Amino acid sequence: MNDPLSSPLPPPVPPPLLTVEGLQAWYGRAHILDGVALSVGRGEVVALMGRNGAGKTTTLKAVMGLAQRRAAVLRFDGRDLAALPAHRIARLGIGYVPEDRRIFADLTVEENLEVGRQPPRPGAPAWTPDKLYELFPNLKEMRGRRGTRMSGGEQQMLTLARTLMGNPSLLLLDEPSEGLAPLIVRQMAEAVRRLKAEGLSVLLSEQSLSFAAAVADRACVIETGRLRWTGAMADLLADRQVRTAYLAV
Ligand SMILES: Nc1ncnc2c1ncn2[C@@H]1O[C@H](COP(=O)(O)OP(=O)(O)OP(=O)(O)O)[C@@H](O)[C@H]1O
Repeated sequence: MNDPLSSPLPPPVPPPLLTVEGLQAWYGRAHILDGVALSVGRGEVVALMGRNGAGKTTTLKAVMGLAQRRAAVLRFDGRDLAALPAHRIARLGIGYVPEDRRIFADLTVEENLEVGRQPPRPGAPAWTPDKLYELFPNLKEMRGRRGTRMSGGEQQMLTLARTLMGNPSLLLLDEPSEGLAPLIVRQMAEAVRRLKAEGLSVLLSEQSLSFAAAVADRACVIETGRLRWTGAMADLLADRQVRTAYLAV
């Protein structure tokens, strides 16, 4: 006879690492985001997509505490981010890689990495320069080179590598493929896939559907600061209507 009490319970669904609901953001009096909602699960890569000016960068900045914002829910790893300044949010384990490459141009690759070094964090992959050089072989070849003598793509990789030296558990990556040569774009996509394989969670803003398709599990599509669509990356690729309406393809 079947005993209902002995039948196995389904495994509990872990809460997402990052949950954002009802996000509003402003620059001065300009109201930019109106009700953006998204989540990033542990080990998941989520692409925040939309055309120029849709509000992708502002969403990442708002999560990071770098834009004036208010949200119904803004939780990371069980912590409420609403009242925290950016440096406290970074310490909790969110790494932010802005669009404009922010390396220290007068320092070498190696020195730039040391600047980003933080103690290992439980539940997040621990990075060393050697491990990062495996991820970005180009950087290894130029470890003694100063930032002034690096291409835009190399600087982008160094910015990402330096952020990883802080051992984040969630990475906010702003338009990682923008302005990069096709070969570097492929290397960047491979790096994001490796980060996922290491267990890192990633929220990236992206205009390129092919880059997002190569790396992301799910996508959120925004337009004029509002969430228009969310779902599996494969479903976005199959949905021509959404792509035509909100993306530049
Ligand atoms: N510092 C600022 N002050 C005022 N308005 C701003 C500021 N930065 C961005 N905006 C405006 O906010 C809106 C959203 O910009 P945001 O940079 O978030 O878009 P995006 O989707 O990241 O676009 P892009 O792909 O061009 O970077 C745009 O209308 C932009 O003009």
